[in-house]
Amino acid sequence: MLTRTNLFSVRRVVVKVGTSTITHSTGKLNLLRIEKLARELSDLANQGKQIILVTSGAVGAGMDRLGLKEKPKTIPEKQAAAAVGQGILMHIYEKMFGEYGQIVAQVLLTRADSDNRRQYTNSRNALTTLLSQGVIPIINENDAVAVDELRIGENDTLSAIVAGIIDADLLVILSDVDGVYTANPQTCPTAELISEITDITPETEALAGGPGTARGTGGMYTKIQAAKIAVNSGITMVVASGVRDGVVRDIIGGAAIGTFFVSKENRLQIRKRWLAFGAPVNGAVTVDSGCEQAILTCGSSLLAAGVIKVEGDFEHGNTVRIVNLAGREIARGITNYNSEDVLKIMGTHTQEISDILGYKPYDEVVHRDNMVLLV
Ligand SMILES: Nc1ncnc2c1ncn2[C@@H]1O[C@H](COP(=O)(O)OP(=O)(O)O)[C@@H](O)[C@H]1O
Ligand SMILES: N[C@@H](CCC(=O)OP(=O)(O)O)C(=O)O
Repeated sequence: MLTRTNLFSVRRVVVKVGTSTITHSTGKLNLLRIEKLARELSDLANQGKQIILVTSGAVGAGMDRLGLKEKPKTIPEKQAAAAVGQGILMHIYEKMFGEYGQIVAQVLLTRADSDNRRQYTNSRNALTTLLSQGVIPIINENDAVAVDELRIGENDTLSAIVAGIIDADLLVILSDVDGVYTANPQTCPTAELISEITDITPETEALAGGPGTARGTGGMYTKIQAAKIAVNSGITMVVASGVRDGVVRDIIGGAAIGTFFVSKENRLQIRKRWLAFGAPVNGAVTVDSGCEQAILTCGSSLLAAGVIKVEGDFEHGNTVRIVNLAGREIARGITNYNSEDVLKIMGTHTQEISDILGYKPYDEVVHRDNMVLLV
């Protein structure tokens, strides 16, 4: 299992950098910081590490070039700014990485690239081929075309999905803050840095606030959501300051900087990882405590008898959250019944299903093989 002191052994590392790190407060690109990042990542690649950079900043760079003083409000304006800015961003990266002899490639993803299992596999193949050729893929969301259901909306989650797609060992999220604090340090000066998080509880999620500047998008909240995806996929994650020179090198070297999220030991197989974090979620079922125990400790499937509440409108084959009485999501899985049917059969025994529905294609609402535990 990875700890701070054996991070030197990591091979595949995803680094995410936020707009607040690569731009000045004027909104213009922070060229010195981008240059240092390119130098550091190129050097890690020279050491034999496989590096993937997930970068924000397209909207910011586009706003600057178009002379926009305020963040675009409408989606088409955001798309236009991103389309202008993505080229600028890539041009700078290409130039800076090129200085150090490093080849880079632009990869723009949308939600569909992880929602759809075939596209998930295609993205994986493309990225792993680039890595095997010594190229650093530079990834952003395809903001110019991604609207509504096609959008992930922010790059913290995107970076965790990418880390899952390519089976990374480590995800480093660089921001304008030293890590996760006990409260937003911008509004709470007594807040303290949390060095390590072993379990992401609802309390941990409650610590995290929104973005620190008008340039940032998700704030700490989306970084914690990303950590949930990463650690449950068996990937270690660190949130640290992108302002610090050599930050990624130092983290890999074992320095106690930033907030270290301990990963769950069991690495999810690729199919289960897609199921848990790639597939869209269409609803939720709440289970009683007996059912929760059976799922978490006995390796049981989800049976109708344990379901006490159904939320959302889902079809057979959709992915649903399995939630405990405290409202915590304990698992995710593919449902064998649609929401209407689950409403009718919840709380009943398996033998009663055919009497109630007139048919019983499956004994389980969610079979264990199609379920991923999240706690
Ligand atoms: N508990 C917390 N710990 C640290 N930062 C927090 C917390 N809650 C909210 N934040 C805010 O999150 C900001 C970082 O997120 P964001 O502005 O989206 O930056 P980025 O562009 O790097 O994604 C910090 O500057 C801080 O103001
Ligand atoms: N895809 C967007 C970035 C969205 C985003 O998550 O921004 P940030 O909070 O700065 O990491 C862009 O390139 O502007």
